[in-house]
Amino acid sequence: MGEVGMAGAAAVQFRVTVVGSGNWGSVAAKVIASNTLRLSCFHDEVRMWVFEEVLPGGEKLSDTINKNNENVKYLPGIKLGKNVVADPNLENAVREANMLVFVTPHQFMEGICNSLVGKIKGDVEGISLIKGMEVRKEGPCLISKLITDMLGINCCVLMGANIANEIAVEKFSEATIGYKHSKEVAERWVKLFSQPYFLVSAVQDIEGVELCGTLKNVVAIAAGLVDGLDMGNNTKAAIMRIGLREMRALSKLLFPSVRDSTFFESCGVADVITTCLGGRNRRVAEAFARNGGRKSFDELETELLQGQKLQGVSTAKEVYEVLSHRGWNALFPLLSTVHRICIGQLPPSAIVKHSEKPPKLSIVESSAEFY
Ligand SMILES: NC(=O)c1ccc[n+]([C@@H]2O[C@H](COP(=O)([O-])OP(=O)(O)OC[C@H]3O[C@@H](n4cnc5c(N)ncnc54)[C@H](O)[C@@H]3O)[C@@H](O)[C@H]2O)c1
Ligand SMILES: O=P(O)(O)OC[C@H](O)CO
Repeated sequence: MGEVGMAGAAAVQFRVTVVGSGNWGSVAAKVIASNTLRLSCFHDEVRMWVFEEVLPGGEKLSDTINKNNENVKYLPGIKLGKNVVADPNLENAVREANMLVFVTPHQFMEGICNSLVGKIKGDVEGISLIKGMEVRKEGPCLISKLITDMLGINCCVLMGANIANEIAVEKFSEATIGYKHSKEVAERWVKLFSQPYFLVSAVQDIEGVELCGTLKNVVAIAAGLVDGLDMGNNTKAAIMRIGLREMRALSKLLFPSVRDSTFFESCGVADVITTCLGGRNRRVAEAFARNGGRKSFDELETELLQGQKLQGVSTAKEVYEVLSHRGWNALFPLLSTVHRICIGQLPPSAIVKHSEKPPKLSIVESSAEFY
């Protein structure tokens, strides 16, 4: 089917709405907006749904974005493109769209999807830039699956070594799109996001890509703890290596189709590195360890991030629930220990003591393949 064929009529252009307007959401809107102006298959305007808030001067965030073309709260100093239209009304923001880009903190997605049921067009394709997951009685539920299940739409993912503030000023980065079925749809997403400074490639391993983006936030907390304890580069590199190994092992246990090669894409090793060097999860975890655990992650998030949200602490809890439910805690000492430190059950220094011992692999069918 040709590019315009998917939308059902020869002259139809794809209309894009970005659901979310935080730090990464705003950068994603900027990246996309310069492509929709350049490429005729996309409608110029990019709608961006804004979770409305009133700024200290009394102005609404969406009004100031539309007036100044800048998200002064979540991405100050960067012009988004005049074709980005901030819209605080979710239903209105998605009404015309046939390409939906989901990019909010993961904990809000179930509520957002609930509000969107029955409100979107029939020919919509989705992509999730959200790093996180939900845990259900039946097990973990990746955010792309939550979107597909709740809205009945196909949903790809885009993950990678993507610290938003660096992409905002057009420093070179790479990203990985994960897709399930349609290569053609994945290629359309590649086209929408690609820039000379943003190299995007697609792999047919949606679960692998999304689990990389989700689990690396827990590893970043571990790396931040090591920084806060002044343990040095070798220890931090060890934590990153052990973390990546656990990420791969858990992903493959949960989804046997996950490919090893995915961990060598931007979404894998590169994202572990960048997040453990320069991410928000790392930064807040460092402060937590320096405070000897006296201030909670919630307090430090509020103090240090000006409204931006951490994903690693809640993901650590969600991962811990999955591991406990399946009796796998001993197999994943680093992932398990991060949660126990976050809730104050163990001191920050436990990150090394508890992560260093290789687990017994007797319950795993093929231990060589597992690690
Ligand atoms: N910032 C980055 O560098 C980066 C890079 C790659 C991926 N991500 C991922 O993108 C996702 C979104 O992160 P972000 O950086 O754009 O957001 P953010 O942490 O900068 O901002 C928080 C956002 O949540 C919104 N919000 C607050 N309360 C809400 C509520 N009750 N309902 C709905 N929205 C609410 C705020 O308005 C704001 O837009 C996360 O999963 C994150 O892991 C972030
Ligand atoms: O700042 P963090 O820790 O949320 O990480 C940001 C991105 O996910 C890095 O790719």
